[in-house]
Formats: sequence, C-alpha cells, structure tokens
Amino acid sequence: MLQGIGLSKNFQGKYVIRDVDITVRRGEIIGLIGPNGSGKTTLVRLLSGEETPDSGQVVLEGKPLVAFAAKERAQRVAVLPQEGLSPVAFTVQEVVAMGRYPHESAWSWLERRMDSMVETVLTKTGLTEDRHRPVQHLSGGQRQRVAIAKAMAQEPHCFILDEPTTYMDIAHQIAVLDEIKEWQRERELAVLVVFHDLNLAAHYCDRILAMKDGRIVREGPPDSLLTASLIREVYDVDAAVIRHPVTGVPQVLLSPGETTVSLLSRSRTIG
Ligand SMILES: Nc1ncnc2c1ncn2[C@@H]1O[C@H](COP(=O)(O)OP(=O)(O)OP(=O)(O)O)[C@@H](O)[C@H]1O
Repeated sequence: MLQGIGLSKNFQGKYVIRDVDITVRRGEIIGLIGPNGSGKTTLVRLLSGEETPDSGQVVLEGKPLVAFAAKERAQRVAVLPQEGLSPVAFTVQEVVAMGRYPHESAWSWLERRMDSMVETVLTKTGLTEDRHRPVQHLSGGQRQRVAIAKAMAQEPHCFILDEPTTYMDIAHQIAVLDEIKEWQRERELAVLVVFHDLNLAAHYCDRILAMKDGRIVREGPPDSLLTASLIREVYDVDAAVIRHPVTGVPQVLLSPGETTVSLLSRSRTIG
C-alpha cells in the first residue's frame, strides 16, 4: 500500500538513508526503531513526500507518490510530525476541523466545523471538553492529542506517526496508542510509528524495523526481533529482555551503569 523502493538520501555529501526497502501494508502497524540520528525521521519524510529521495521511489497504492496532487495525497496519507503541533491561537475544534480539508469541496468554514467526523474524533481522543480552548493554552501532551485528532479527521488510508507519545504521561501514552490501534483495526489502516520506547513498540506493533546508520538492519515481529542481541547490535546497550507477566510480549530492562559506559565510548568515537 505504501512502499519505499531502494530509497537513498544524501545531506551535504553524507548518506543518511542507504538503499532502504520498506512496505507498509493495510491492516498492519509497523514500528520503526533505532538510535538518534539513524535516519528514522528522514525515512518518514521520504515516505510522506516531504523530502525527495536521491535514488529510489515511493509508491502509494500502486502509483508513484509524486504523481498525486497534494490534496489527493492528503486524502490517503496523514503524518504526525516529530515536532507536533505549534501553539497556535485556533481552538481545538478548529484545528481538528482543519484535518477535513482534503475532503471538503465547496463547504464553508462553518459547515466544516459541524462535520460529524470532527465530533467523532473529538470524542475518540477525549478532547470534547477542551474543544473551545485555544491550542496555545494546552500542555505539550494535550497538543499532541489534538495533532492526532486532526490526522484522524483526515481519514487517511495510511497514517505515519513520528514519536507520537512524546510529552505524554503513561496513562495518555496507553490511551492514545489504544485508540490508534482500535482505529487502525476498524479501518484497516496501514500505520507506521517511530518509537523510542521499545516496550510500547513491542505491545502495539505487528512488525518492527530496526534502523542503524541509515539502513534497516533487522526486521520481524516483536516476539522474535526484540532480543538482547538486537539491542546490543543496534543501540550498543546491554539490556535484559524478559516476558511481560500478563501479555507475554518481550520487555526491555536497562542496566544504567552499562548503558552509560556504552554511550560514553560511543561519544568518544564520534568526537
Ligand atoms: N535537512 C537536513 N540537512 C542535513 N542533515 C540532516 C537533515 N535532516 C536530517 N539530517 C541528518 O540526517 C541524520 C538522520 O537524521 P534523522 O532525523 O532522520 O534521525 P532520527 O533517527 O529520526 O533521529 P532521532 O531519533 O534523534 O529523532 C542525522 O545525522 C541528521 O543530522
């Protein structure tokens, strides 16, 4: 459904994405993991058309992404960027209604605000009570929920989220990811999520792709992929991986002392 074929991207003479193949299929949540600077956001930006690859191409529903007009593309792909929503003066409801833009014809602004899809996502994301508050008065976590609601209102077939739970407390991390998962199942969406939290990735993803130095180095279901050796290979960190006592999915436990040693030696190498 959304495919990157042989993607490479070079910034200032340095390849940050190297010959990456990736397919995000309908009905599937893929997690993209990897250390800082490994190329996750750049890959997301290539897949959403915000960056142009130096080689390779992105194919959406069988057609090159570049062949879609911006509005057609927005009807199919919604992106939650890493930087989230700016603290704008618009209200929560107005921002969520902006997500309807790709589907509107000659509707007026007022009609757009009354759209039932806006009501549905405000309810789903628990934002009904805050609907008349200006976004600039919300906390970082609340703003992130508004950004997710706006993307949901877009009714895409494919949803790309770059670290969606940044700024959220643990209750909202779970609530928002549960909602995204339920919505993905209902609509058979193709979902790609960049995760730093490997334990959340293990719970929510059907498949995980691990990136390092601009390449996808390992790929598989969380159950078989998330091992101590993978974490050592990708992050240079010695971690213990155990089974969650209730769900049985792999969970990563860090050993702080060893993590610090690895990071110090890595920064010495970089410096
Ligand atoms: N527009 C740009 N110009 C120059 N270099 C860039 C640009 N965008 C990204 N890079 C570089 O590309 C590399 C990969 O960055 P990217 O943001 O894709 O990594 P990431 O895996 O998402 O990192 P993080 O986990 O910190 O968000 C980094 O070295 C970064 O400095």
